[in-house]
Amino acid sequence: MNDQLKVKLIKEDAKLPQYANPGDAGLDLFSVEEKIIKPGEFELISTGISLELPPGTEAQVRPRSGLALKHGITLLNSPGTIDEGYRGEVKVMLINHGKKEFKVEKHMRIAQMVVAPVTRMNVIEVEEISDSVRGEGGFGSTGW
Ligand SMILES: O=c1ccn([C@H]2C[C@H](O)[C@@H](COP(=O)(O)OP(=O)(O)OP(=O)(O)O)O2)c(=O)[nH]1
Ligand SMILES: [Mg+2]
Repeated sequence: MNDQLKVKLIKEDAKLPQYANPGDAGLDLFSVEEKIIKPGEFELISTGISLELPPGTEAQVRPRSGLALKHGITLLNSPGTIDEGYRGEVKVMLINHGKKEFKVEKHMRIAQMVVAPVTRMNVIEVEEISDSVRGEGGFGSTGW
């Protein structure tokens, strides 16, 4: 996997995704618009960018913990999936779990995007699957 993330600015005033610090996993995504999100509601926010991801990768759009902690703002579809072949505008579905109206400002950092390798599988239908130690236990089967 190469490390070149090709980004096209497709709207006026759009900004390139940015790592806030060296060593950060997530590239911050910027809103290209202003929008109000009422308590309990969600809005699709434009970033004004489209991507060409390196072959064999995806981008995961994740919430910013600061927005979640301070304002109850997170992602409706967390994590959002950006497919390698997607050439449309990257958009972010923000939901307001807080009690107050939230104003998304233009150029606000609304989410972060982590580029990750993808393992593509060949799906094979079989009659039997092998036993394992866990077996069918799940959903708290190992206790607290
Ligand atoms: O938060 C997101 C999630 C998705 N997308 C774009 C990129 C992704 O490649 C495409 C499709 O997303 P997904 O596969 O999650 O949605 P779907 O409902 O399965 O739509 P589709 O049938 O187009 O795959 O939408 C975004 O811009 N932001
Ligand atoms: Mg899909």
